[in-house]
Amino acid sequence: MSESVVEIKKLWTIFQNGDRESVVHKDLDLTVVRGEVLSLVGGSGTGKTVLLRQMLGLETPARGEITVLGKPAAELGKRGAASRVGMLFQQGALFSAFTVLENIAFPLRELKILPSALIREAALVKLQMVGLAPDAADKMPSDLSGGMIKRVALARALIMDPPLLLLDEPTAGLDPESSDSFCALLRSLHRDMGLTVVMVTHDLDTLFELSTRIAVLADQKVIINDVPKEVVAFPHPFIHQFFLGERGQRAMELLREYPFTV
Ligand SMILES: Nc1ncnc2c1ncn2[C@@H]1O[C@H](COP(=O)(O)OP(=O)(O)OP(=O)(O)O)[C@@H](O)[C@H]1O
Repeated sequence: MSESVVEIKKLWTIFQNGDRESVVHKDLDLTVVRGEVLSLVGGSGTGKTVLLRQMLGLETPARGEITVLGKPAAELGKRGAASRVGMLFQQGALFSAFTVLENIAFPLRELKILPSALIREAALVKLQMVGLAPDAADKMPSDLSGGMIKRVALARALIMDPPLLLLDEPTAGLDPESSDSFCALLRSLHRDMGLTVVMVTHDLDTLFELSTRIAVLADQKVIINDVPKEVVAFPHPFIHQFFLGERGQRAMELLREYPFTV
């Protein structure tokens, strides 16, 4: 039987805005199985980013359970979290005063258990793994293109070989060419490292290029979690607008070229 890497049951997320309560998730269930690339799509404010942060243990839901790799997400803690879950934040979020290599090595240095030479070696391996030349190691973030920043942030997320990788809008802000090559990199890393990936994206090309399943957030829950063909055919106003509106023709083209066997 397929092993679940993320298991969310009856999740409620409630924020207090002044004296108003806003319920973002209500009785939300979601399962992510080992080896899949599950994409979360949904309208603005449906709580996709919050869900990623909850999986990482950075935020605690009002109610419900989130189990990540067999443990409650809250137990991931800040320390050690990087060895189990890698996170690529939307903005890349590199430390501007650190070099590329120092950025990549940061989670390992924080642990304070490995000698510097070994940490440097591990960071250089990851630099190569994300397709950057060794001479990028000593550059500062301000010297990098948007695509390179994403690659460095990805190398940092993968420094401890976590089995689960969370991606928030991985190709947002990239030009089409950089976006395609970043998708190709993610696909090969997913395949070669046997990663399980949960990704938030609005971009149809990224969605169809990488996802083995798509989970749609609407009406405060996951309304469908299935292969793209089934999701696109699911009758719901958000899905209709997202896949079949003016972007529909592109979605249909991408579905025809869909690279996975379903
Ligand atoms: N710490 C917080 N305090 C109060 N409200 C919050 C907090 N974090 C998120 N929210 C609200 O929760 C809702 C969901 O936010 P989230 O960023 O997860 O949405 P999203 O689905 O990722 O949206 P988008 O696609 O626009 O990025 C939003 O209405 C947001 O304003």
